[in-house]
Amino acid sequence: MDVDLVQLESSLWVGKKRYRAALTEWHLNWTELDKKNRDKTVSVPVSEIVAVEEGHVEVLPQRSVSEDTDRDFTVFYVKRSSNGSSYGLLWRLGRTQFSCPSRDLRDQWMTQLRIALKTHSPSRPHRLLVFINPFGGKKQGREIYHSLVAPLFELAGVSSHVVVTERANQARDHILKKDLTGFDGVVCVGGDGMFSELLHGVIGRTQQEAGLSEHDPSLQSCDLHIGIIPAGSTDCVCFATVGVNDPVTSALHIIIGDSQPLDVCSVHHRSSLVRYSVSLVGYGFYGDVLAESERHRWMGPLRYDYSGAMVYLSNRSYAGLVQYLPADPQLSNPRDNTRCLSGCSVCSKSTERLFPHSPDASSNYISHFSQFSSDSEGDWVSVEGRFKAVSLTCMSSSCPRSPLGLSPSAHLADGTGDLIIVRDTHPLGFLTFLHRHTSTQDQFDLPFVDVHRVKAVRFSLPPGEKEDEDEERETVNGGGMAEEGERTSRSGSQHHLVERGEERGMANDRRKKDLCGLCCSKPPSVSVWNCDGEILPHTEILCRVHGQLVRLYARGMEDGSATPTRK
Ligand SMILES: CCCCCCCCCCCCC/C=C/[C@@H](O)[C@H](COP(=O)(O)O)NC(=O)CCCCC
Ligand SMILES: Nc1ncnc2c1ncn2[C@@H]1O[C@H](COP(=O)(O)OP(=O)(O)O)[C@@H](O)[C@H]1O
Ligand SMILES: [Ca+2]
Repeated sequence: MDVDLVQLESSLWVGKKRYRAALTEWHLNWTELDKKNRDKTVSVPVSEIVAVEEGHVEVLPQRSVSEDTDRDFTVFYVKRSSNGSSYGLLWRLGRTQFSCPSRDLRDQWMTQLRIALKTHSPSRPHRLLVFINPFGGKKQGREIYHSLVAPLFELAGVSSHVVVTERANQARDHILKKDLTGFDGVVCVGGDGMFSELLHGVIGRTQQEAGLSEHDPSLQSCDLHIGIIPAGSTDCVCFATVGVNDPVTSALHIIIGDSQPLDVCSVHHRSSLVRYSVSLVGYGFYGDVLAESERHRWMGPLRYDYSGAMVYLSNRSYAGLVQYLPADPQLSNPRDNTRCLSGCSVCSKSTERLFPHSPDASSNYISHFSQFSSDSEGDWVSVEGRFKAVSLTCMSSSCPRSPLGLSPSAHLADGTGDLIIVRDTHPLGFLTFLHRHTSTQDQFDLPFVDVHRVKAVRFSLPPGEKEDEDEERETVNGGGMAEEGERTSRSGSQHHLVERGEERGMANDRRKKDLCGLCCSKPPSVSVWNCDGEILPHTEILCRVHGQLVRLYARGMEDGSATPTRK
């Protein structure tokens, strides 16, 4: 066990009260020197100190030095508070002003605290590239960044280069093509779509630099960290990796250099990469909701609730063949009623399993899909039938709409995904399934629902519905995502998708025939795939899970007392 050695200890004043303050290697503690309150010690981990300033300093709403005596210093740190509206813990900027008996002692405290910060927080970012989507969510990205985040970055000495995007995929292209020397990480201010741009940029860039093809099963894991300041409609990636969708909490995770590895699913069509996903690759209900919601983007985040209701009422199901490669059932399973929390042991063990003999967990390594068991045809399991929804998620995908998520026991970084198969059922049954996402009731405890922990998934259409063989390939960075000048790559409802397909000469007669099933009389026989909020241009796909391919400035959900489990 590490011994927490005392570096400096003295008697200090906070306001009118006297405290015994001690800086150990890992903590700053202060205890009131009043017999009645002996047990009232405040303890802040050094890794959670945001800044140390001389004098009495305030930063919010504006930076001011109210009283600059030469015997005072101010410590800013992470302070947790519970959140009334969701389960996670909110982080806020704590501030304590200390007064020393002499200037010499103040200087000693300043020096020791700064040394401690340097020594014990080596992974803090110094320079960040920030992309703001001014149109995401409630269109408040710019204001959120400038009023809540920028002052904290300034206080912590994090410099940033800010790009306010003018088109979809500008952030992705910037990361793929521009000089990134000197940046420790990239940050998006927006929703899951903006995160997805950064994800594609960072993974693509890393493969380019490693001389690898993104179409291959093996990918190089990425060093450049991604930060998310939530300002979108679903904010699922932020919520599932931090526990709340709160800009200040996320800014503080970025500042202290938290690092959370994340599994990524690559989606392929006929051996070409189409897109990456972390939260949802969903066919049927979730695909239809996304396609419908794009026509109601003006509603903002409410578009999903409205479209969800409309699609539910249309009561559709789709035929297909789902095949999956099961993960090792000894390690974990999606119904073990556990939760992936900060420091999760299943994920830690899988770091060893996925990257054995790696002396440094943060250095690049090749993430081989299916490295530790055979990927032979015999291992694939097939399920044929009609489905209300087929969903694959690499993590719990908890979000404000569903605080426990699509798969509450899924892990952020275990190298597996959860495949949820909802077979065709009566409308009330499906409503029960959907409704359970909003409570602690088990959505998998229904006779028409199956969930499997998997390493890969394949989906094919029934023989009569096959995709055209001569269909033009749309692959990542080459048409699958929106082109330069497009307002947003999600501009297509199923109608729009047909138009975009025609523009590109895509011979997809099947989809042209189906059009939109909500307003046209013939219900569609084929749905679309929702890939983290992007409609995929293909129906027959193969998905592979890549363990810990990227790293986020986050630490997973903290074990707050309010963390719920399932009934
Ligand atoms: C009767 C109540 C029904 C409630 C169903 C709740 C199920 C919610 C599960 C949500 C999973 C979300 C997975 C994440 C998806 C996002 O990537 C995607 C794009 O987000 P954004 O960029 O912020 O726009 N969001 C969606 O596809 C929305 C799905 C909403 C389905 C109701
Ligand atoms: N300046 C822009 N104009 C139009 N679309 C943009 C712009 N910047 C980013 N986008 C695209 O907007 C989409 C939605 O953004 P996102 O921030 O995820 O908001 P929301 O959560 O509301 O969907 C993303 O897919 C992104 O590619
Ligand atoms: Ca996982």
